[in-house]
Amino acid sequence: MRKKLIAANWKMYKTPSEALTFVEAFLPLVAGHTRDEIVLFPSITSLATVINRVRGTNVAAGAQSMHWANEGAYTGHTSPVMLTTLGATHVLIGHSENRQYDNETDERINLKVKAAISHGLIPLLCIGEQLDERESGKTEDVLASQLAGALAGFPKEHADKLVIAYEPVWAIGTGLTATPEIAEETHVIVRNHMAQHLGDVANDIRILYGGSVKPENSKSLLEQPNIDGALVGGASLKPDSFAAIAQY
Ligand SMILES: O=C(CO)COP(=O)(O)O
Repeated sequence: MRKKLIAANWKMYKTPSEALTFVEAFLPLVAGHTRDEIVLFPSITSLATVINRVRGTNVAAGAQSMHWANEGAYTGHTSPVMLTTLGATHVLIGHSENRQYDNETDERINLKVKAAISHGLIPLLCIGEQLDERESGKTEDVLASQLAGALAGFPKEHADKLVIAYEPVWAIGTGLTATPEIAEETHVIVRNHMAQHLGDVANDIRILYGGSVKPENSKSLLEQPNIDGALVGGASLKPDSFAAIAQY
């Protein structure tokens, strides 16, 4: 049985004090909620504040990105060691906004996913097709290629720790959500490709859906057998809205 993971990607929103205000309001709303795993992904400047406040609760915190090296001359980057030292447990890797704006390539994503695993961080590997790719019937090819690139040389014995976030780019921040049927169908495709790379353990890997998830649609999405959680952007910025999503 895969425990669902409900994650908040705050992107480039919230100062440390705004993040703290969120957490203070959010924790009582989800107190005792252990059915699902709940993880917050604040910006790097708020990460320590959030980690210190959620320590010992049913909510975890992770980083929105990281470098693969332990340390080095990489101005502006954060290493896996820095994240684990802070107490981060999860990390987003390969978000479509990083692929689009930050020159994130499959090779770099591959290094980061493997670095996360070797440092005991749970990677949420983000994949997803563009609108023109879906409309021209290329969705499966795109996802297969992103998975193959990201998972080359991935250590199979750690496959159960991997999390995939399927985020169709056309549904991110647009208000357009994949219907539960389209999302479920695509998650099955993703799981089949995971099985080709990693074998039967693919059945234990959680595949989250992301793209305009809101309180109004979270239940219908999360009821699908192969949708194992949600990665939420805009609707995760308010405590009551994100709590409602987690309590679908
Ligand atoms: O990119 C996303 C989460 O990583 C989804 O963003 P929205 O929920 O704002 O569409």
